[in-house]
Amino acid sequence: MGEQTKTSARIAGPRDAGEGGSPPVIDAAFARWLADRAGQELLRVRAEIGYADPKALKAAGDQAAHDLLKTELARWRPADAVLSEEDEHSRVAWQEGVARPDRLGASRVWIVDPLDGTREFSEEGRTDWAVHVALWTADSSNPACLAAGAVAMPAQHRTFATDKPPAYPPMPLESATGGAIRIAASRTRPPAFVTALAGEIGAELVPMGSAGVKIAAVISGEADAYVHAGGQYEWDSAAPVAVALATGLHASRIDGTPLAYNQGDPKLPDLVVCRKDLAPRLLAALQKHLPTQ
Ligand SMILES: Nc1ncnc2c1ncn2[C@@H]1O[C@H](COP(=O)(O)O)[C@@H](OP(=O)(O)O)[C@H]1O
Ligand SMILES: [Mg+2]
Repeated sequence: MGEQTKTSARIAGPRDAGEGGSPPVIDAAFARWLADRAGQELLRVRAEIGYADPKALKAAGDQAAHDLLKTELARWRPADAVLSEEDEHSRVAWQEGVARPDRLGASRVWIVDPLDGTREFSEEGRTDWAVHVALWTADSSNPACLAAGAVAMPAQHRTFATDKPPAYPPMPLESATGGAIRIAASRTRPPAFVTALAGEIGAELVPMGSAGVKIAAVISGEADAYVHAGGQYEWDSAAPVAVALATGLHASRIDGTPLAYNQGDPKLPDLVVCRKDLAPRLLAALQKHLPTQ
């Protein structure tokens, strides 16, 4: 039996791809592979550094995951541009009169958040943090031009990616029967209007960290919607929105307009992700909360 186990452990499987050899060629499978690699690195950093100094743990996690993504993207997708939360040069808002960053003239741009839910990553026992890897392409047929995306949630042992989009979530019983809609919201800084909105439509807030984990909760049916406003950047939502759209969910700005990525200014301050059947009701309720022009 022991010998059998040893033998089968030596048989190469799909997980071996990339361990020593090449990663997947297809972009969506590559995004999953890359997000998983960074996720494993983050678990290693957590185990090595511990939780005594949360600031040091956050910094070490951000850096380690960023370095891994940067190195592997340069190695396996050298012609593509990158927009990363942790890369000052690519993330800066472009203004007329200064040199355009490479990504604005590129046809393929990886939009990555090496560690989303940084605060939760630094808290022992919390699993609501993620690695985001998305691919924006100028010629994508997707409305947000997101050709591929992966959200790794290593502490939850799951990764959602566009290579195998999860099945469309079933309508939960409580929503189907008129019970409270569950809106995923930031656990540390929920926007004031989301609390007001929940009161107006009889929804309950489900607090959790990380934009990626909140959108993953909608994808899996653990929440009915994610509503956010007041500030965020393209890397906070690109990968999970790619998976949500591939799953068949609704994703837009809170005024209903499409989400646009790889813009001159990477600020993308608000969004709503929900089941399609809920979108008209939520967007109507959001009307009175839109920022004044
Ligand atoms: N008002 C705001 N301005 C800028 N970024 C915000 C924001 N509210 C949330 N975010 C970002 O969105 C992600 C999810 O936040 P939350 O868990 O509070 O919902 C976090 O990303 P990072 O962890 O990558 O910094 C956080 O920084
Ligand atoms: Mg983030």
